[in-house]
Amino acid sequence: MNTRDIPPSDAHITVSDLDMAYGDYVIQRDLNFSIRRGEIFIIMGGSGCGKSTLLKHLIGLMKPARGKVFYNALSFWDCEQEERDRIMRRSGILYQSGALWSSMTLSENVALPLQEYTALSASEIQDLASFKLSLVGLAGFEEFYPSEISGGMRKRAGLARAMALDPDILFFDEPSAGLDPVSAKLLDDLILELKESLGTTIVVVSHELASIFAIGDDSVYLDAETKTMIAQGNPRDLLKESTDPKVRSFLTRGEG
Ligand SMILES: Nc1ncnc2c1ncn2[C@@H]1O[C@H](COP(=O)(O)OP(=O)(O)OP(=O)(O)O)[C@@H](O)[C@H]1O
Repeated sequence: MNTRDIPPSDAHITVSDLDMAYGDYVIQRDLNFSIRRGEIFIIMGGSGCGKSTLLKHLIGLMKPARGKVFYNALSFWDCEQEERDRIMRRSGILYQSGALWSSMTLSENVALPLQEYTALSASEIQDLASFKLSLVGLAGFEEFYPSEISGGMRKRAGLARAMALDPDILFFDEPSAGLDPVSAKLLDDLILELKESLGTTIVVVSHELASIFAIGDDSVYLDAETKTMIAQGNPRDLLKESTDPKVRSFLTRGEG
């Protein structure tokens, strides 16, 4: 494994010699990869391999047992707390459930981070919340409560909230979980649109193959057994070229 002291210049996030552990229990070792600016990067692998744990490391919620996570050229855990907060404010996160406040309208949900982190006026915030909702196809739903809309719409509203502060990086934890195939496809289309129109770097944890092939520019495959990454690259290329039986089995649902 190579040790990267200086991240490559087109890298937005670089993971260098990363070991992840809960106490003494090591989940993954020797992770080395870069996520390029403006690409959709997929974290994939079987159940329990450590995908969510890796996400927690990328969003600054967990400290590496060993190794570093760089944002641009900044090593996250070597920064002062203030700088870490600044880096994390440039990230938006969409959790599986959409994680909306049920007692607030969609507009109020999207407005919340704007109220917390900006000095904008109430009417500016309201306009911006409406604009963000329109970006995810929810114009006209500002006054609806989460319980009044479908699961797919809730995810999109969660996305509008994650985008409230114009993040450089968007993280998605299993975006298609619990969605029917048509809603899942609509969400994939939306993710692709955001990449094209806003140039946002997008990191997705997923084991939905249709989605992985539809949106992934690059990926890493974590293996639970050997506790390290055993493949990296464009998922469609991996499907064509990987000779690793575990990677092939995952990408072909056990048929390749
Ligand atoms: N808070 C925790 N404390 C201790 N062990 C944990 C904790 N969270 C997860 N683990 C363990 O870490 C390993 C990886 O879990 P993780 O949730 O990251 O995997 P995953 O690939 O996201 O799984 P899935 O696809 O099933 O959601 C599992 O063995 C899990 O039991």
